Amino acid sequence: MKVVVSGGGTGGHIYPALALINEIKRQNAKAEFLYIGTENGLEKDIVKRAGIPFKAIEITGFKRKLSFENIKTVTRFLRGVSISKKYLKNFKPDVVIGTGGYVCGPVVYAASKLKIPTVIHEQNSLPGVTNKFLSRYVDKVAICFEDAKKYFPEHKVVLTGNPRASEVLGQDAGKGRQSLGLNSNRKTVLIFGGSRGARAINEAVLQMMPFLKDKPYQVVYVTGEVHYDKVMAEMINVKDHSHVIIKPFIHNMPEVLSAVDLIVSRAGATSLAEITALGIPSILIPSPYVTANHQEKNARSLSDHHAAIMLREQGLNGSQLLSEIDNILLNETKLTAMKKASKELGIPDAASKLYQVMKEIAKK
Ligand SMILES: CC(=O)N[C@H]1[C@@H](OP(=O)(O)OP(=O)(O)OC[C@H]2O[C@@H](n3ccc(=O)[nH]c3=O)[C@H](O)[C@@H]2O)O[C@H](CO)[C@@H](O)[C@@H]1O
Repeated sequence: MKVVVSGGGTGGHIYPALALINEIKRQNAKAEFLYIGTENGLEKDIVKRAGIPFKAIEITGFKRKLSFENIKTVTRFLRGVSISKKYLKNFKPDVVIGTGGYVCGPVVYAASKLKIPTVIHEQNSLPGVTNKFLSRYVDKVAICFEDAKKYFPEHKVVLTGNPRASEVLGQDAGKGRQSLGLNSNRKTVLIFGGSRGARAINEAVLQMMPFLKDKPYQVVYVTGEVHYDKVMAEMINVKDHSHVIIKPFIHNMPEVLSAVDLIVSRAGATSLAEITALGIPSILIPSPYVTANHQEKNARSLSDHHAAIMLREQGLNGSQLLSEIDNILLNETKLTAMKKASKELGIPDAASKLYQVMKEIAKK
């Protein structure tokens, strides 16, 4: 089977695509892949690291207001469609899948015009603009939350879950600990702000830094690539931060997730799929800067079931965050209950479900 995958911008769209590729490779050693992304999204680096053939197109998203930028966007879209058609005619895929982000627009649209079977994967309970647009043209729409169903043509929708949920299972926690130098006798909290980092979370962590030294647990703190230098510059003012492991980005997240007891993070849908598959308790701080506040909806799908605590970015501070971490990590009963609640929400076999959908449409 020959598969074209497109998805980009942020990790939440890229990692599900790569997890799906890994599942297809596991089931079908002869499968061939081409990933179409952009030069400026995170996908360029992440996909190349994964060793998947990569081609780029140029694309931007629509602005909400009528503007000259939108005219440029339409022109880029049409150019993107024509370049995608060229890539597709060359590679001759049996099926094309889009996993979200602007880049999928021209790629999946071009595929549908060339009568190649197409599917889109929507990670969120509230769909993005590109997937809503594409749902008119594709053969199938794979979703992760029942709530997303109502936004798409009903007969196309299949609930598969997020392939990244499958990928984080069965990983070697020991390797995860080793890669970060973690002590296996101590509980661990992992703090990160989605795939790009989050300033509000970084500020709160900086405030609590001096108090972490005396805690009976260990902390892994991921700043986000773009924030790393600034955070490290501010660390100069913190007397001793040697007890906290600070990284700009973690490239072996599945192994690391297997080794942690609590997550503090944004509420991106792919992260949530991972942590519920593993049954990890979490403190979620939804980004208020996303379309229709969809991360709050994502977070509620966990906090309503007592699998997570939701905090708002507005008013977030170090002492509040630290006391919430203590409340969970230092209370064994609470930790166990949250673990169980989190695990119940996971869809662990998502990757093979999604591959099944692709095989069915490719056959027709
Ligand atoms: C600002 C924005 O638009 N965010 C969206 C984006 O978030 P974002 O890209 O932050 O997505 P998620 O939090 O869902 O996923 C992040 C992914 O990156 C991985 N990771 C993260 C940090 C790190 O150091 N290493 C690493 O590998 C995580 O394990 C996960 O696989 O896509 C999500 C899924 O469509 C949406 O729900 C989010 O609202």
